[in-house]
Amino acid sequence: MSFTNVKIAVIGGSGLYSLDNLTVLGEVNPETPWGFPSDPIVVAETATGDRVAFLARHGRGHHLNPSEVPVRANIAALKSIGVEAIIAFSAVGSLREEIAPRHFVLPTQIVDRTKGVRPFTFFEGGLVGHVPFADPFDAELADLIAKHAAIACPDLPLHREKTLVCMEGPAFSTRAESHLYRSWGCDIINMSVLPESKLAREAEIAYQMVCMSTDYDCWKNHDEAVTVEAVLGHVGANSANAKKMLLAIIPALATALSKNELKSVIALKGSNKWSVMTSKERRNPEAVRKIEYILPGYYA
Ligand SMILES: CSC[C@H]1O[C@H](OP(=O)(O)O)[C@H](O)[C@@H]1O
Ligand SMILES: Nc1ncnc2[nH]cnc12
Repeated sequence: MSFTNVKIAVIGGSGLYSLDNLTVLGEVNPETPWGFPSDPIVVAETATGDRVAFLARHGRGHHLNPSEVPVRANIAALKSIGVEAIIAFSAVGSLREEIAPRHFVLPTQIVDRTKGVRPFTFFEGGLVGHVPFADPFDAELADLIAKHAAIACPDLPLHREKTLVCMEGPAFSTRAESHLYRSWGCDIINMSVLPESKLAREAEIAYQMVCMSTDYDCWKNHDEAVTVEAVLGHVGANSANAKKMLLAIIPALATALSKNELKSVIALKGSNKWSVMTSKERRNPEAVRKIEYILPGYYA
């Protein structure tokens, strides 16, 4: 089966492995120059006939740890079927009293505490490029998500303007690290916003992460620290809310995209044409061939 022009993608994280409240149209599993995605991409539609691509970040059955997720293949595969906007869900720890378990957060900033063990760019191997990343998330997409989440889930607390720190994992933080991140102004913590958000920017795809709080990490109580058991106690309720809000968000986003109402999405298109520093004669043909998959015609 093949799909094109599927403009919206949802990436599901811990506890969100399918959108079983939508009608499945089929699956695709494209082999990209960076390999296969974490899992076959499921294309589904809402009752309004709006299509969405769903990808389980850790694979169905959660067999990839956060450092093993083939993020370049994931983003490239989504781009290959026409995706223009990604709504990425993530289970996060809270570094703030007011962000309780089961609260949702739309972060605006990221602090990078990954350790360089994950491939993190499409621009390498003889094709050097630098893309702007001052604002890693898409503010217009965030506004649309917030508006329709509030309609679908009126009692769900949704925090905005927060900073997400991304750690390497897979072990959770030490108490010293948890306190350090709080002192840096970080509000929530996960292991997956990087390089996912950065690669989406390189591929010119609008990206917003929807964070779902599951725990207070290990800063809050002397004798308590996050465990998988604690996280699992909340992912069911969080996933139910995520699926519910998507029923409102997807049709609204599909309409906004078809009417070219999201200026940020339009601005992204073509934005990386001038991001490459490497002179034409020094560009590695193999690197150019690979990047043609996501940004065709830009650097050849
Ligand atoms: C199961 S707790 C740690 C794990 O959960 C989050 O995953 P995701 O972002 O895919 O929801 C976090 O980033 C860690 O990978
Ligand atoms: N405390 C935590 N640290 C990192 N990632 C998480 N995901 C959920 N809770 C987390």
